[in-house]
Amino acid sequence: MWGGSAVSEEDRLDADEAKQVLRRAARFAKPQRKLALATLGFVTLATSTTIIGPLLLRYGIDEGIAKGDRGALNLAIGIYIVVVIVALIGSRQQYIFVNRAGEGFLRSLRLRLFAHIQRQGLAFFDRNKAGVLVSRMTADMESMSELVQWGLLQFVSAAILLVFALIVLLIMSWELTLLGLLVMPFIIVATRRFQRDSNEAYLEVRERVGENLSAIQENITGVRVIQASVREGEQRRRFAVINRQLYDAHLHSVKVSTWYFGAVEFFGVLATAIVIGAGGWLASSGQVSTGTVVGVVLLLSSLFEPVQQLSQLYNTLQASTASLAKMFQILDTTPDVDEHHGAVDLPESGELAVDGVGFTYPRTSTPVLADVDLTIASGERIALVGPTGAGKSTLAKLVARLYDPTEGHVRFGGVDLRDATLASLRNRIVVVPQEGFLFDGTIADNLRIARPDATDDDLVRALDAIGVRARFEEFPDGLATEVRERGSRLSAGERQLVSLARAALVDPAVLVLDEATSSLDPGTEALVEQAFERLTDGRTTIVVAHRLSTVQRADRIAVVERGRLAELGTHAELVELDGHYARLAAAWTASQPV
Ligand SMILES: Nc1ncnc2c1ncn2[C@@H]1O[C@H](COP(=O)(O)OP(=O)(O)OP(=O)(O)O)[C@@H](O)[C@H]1O
Repeated sequence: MWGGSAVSEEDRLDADEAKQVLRRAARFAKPQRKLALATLGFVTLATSTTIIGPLLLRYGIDEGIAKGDRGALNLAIGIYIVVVIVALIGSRQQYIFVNRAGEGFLRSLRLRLFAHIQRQGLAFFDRNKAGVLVSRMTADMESMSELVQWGLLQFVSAAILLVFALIVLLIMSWELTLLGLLVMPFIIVATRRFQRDSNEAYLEVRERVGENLSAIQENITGVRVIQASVREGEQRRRFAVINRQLYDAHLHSVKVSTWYFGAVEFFGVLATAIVIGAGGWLASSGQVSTGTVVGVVLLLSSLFEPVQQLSQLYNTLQASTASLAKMFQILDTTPDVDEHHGAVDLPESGELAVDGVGFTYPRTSTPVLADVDLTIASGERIALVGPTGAGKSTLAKLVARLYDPTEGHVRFGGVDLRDATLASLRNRIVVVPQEGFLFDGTIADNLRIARPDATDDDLVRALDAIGVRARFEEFPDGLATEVRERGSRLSAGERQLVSLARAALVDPAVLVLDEATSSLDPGTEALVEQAFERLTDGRTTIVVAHRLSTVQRADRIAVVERGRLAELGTHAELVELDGHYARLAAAWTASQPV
């Protein structure tokens, strides 16, 4: 049955592009060369029965049966048995070897892609959505997996069969061969049509499957809204429609294949009938032997089968080269935030200077920051405040070099962050995000994300440093407690404490914090505040502040308004100024619980 690979018009590569991609893939697969050669050897062995069988049959009939020579018959049978055994071994080994080679290739490709994606800066993730990247690593890999698991093998064995069967046929009887090949043009025309129709049919199936998947996902995640607004009936009706479309698409694809396979079978039988008819006539007049007619009939089917297989492979190959091209495209992206040759380590401490900084997000045209100048002394605490969307978080990201500014410079201790080694950069400047991401594993594993070589003592020291050790030791397994999926075992406050403890473990000179907006219970809130206080004590701190208490504790406050630094000074100075900050502080004070 048809394997079911397809490629859309926009993804399809032209011949030159496909050649380039395949050449690059061959270079990439160099380590698998020996395994590939061994596979070729086994494929040849495996196909040998198909070619040698009819020859032995001819010998057995003509020399053994027709002449009553038992010795010749036994010889033919004996050799046939040996050939079958050898082919059997070849057939088993070819699968093992092709999978070792192919899956080995995919494994190294996956590793390279994974490592490459991890090295990318945030701008890369703005350009490439997570879903697309995941599908590169899964669906595109899968389409190649199909090729390396059976596609290549079939391709090689079909090619070998086609060439050798044709040679042997012509040697046995060129007249009968040409007669048998009369149906070939029809098979080729049918095959080309099948290639086109099956590609379209499979694309349709894939699209409908995607539609069904997203409908199911949407209905499960949005089930509360659906139930609350009593939309179950309507949703069911909508689902019935797309489900019916999926059914139709599947049926259409089945019709396309049955039509084609039926046609090929018909032409095969027609060719056999022609050869038997003409062969019988030639044999009766003594121009060919009976054995030759039988041999030709048998070998002819080995000629049609490869054409059929190659037609299916054509789509698989096109889908795979399209997938490969997309993966190479990712491998060719140079990380935006990279370490250049001759990068230097950042000093242990120093002033943090934002100098004439402007920034525009990738794939957008409006700058979100312009002409920002801000110098932060070593150990100073700065609070960034301003309306939502003003650019505070963006500024914080630039200070930590999660992005490079499109204008101006950010320097630490006089060194432009672009000239710093990435290791020293990530040690000196640490970002504590609003919602720290927790990975599946224990609390200790999650702390070690910040410093994989940290000992148990280091972990305890870091927790002590911010005064939260007792909180984590209360857990049933202490630091060995599993956080479960995305930290669902921990409360929002505890997750924040993990983020702060990670930062404490690195012990950086500069902290960049995006203060969480979610409110916590008073006990945890106090603990988080205390941890925050201890962590930021003596360190240069830039905090995107959402609470008046945090702002009041800052040495200076920077007000960001529409991408510009509108005001800068102490709380008292800015209240005195009676500008944006004064209004903001008044609003905050008014909303505080009494
Ligand atoms: N990854 C991104 N790609 C494109 N635009 C972005 C991206 N992140 C933020 N922006 C845009 O940049 C502007 C500034 O966003 P930023 O998050 O810096 O604001 P903010 O002041 O921190 O706001 P908030 O207080 O709501 O977090 C906004 O208009 C936002 O839509």
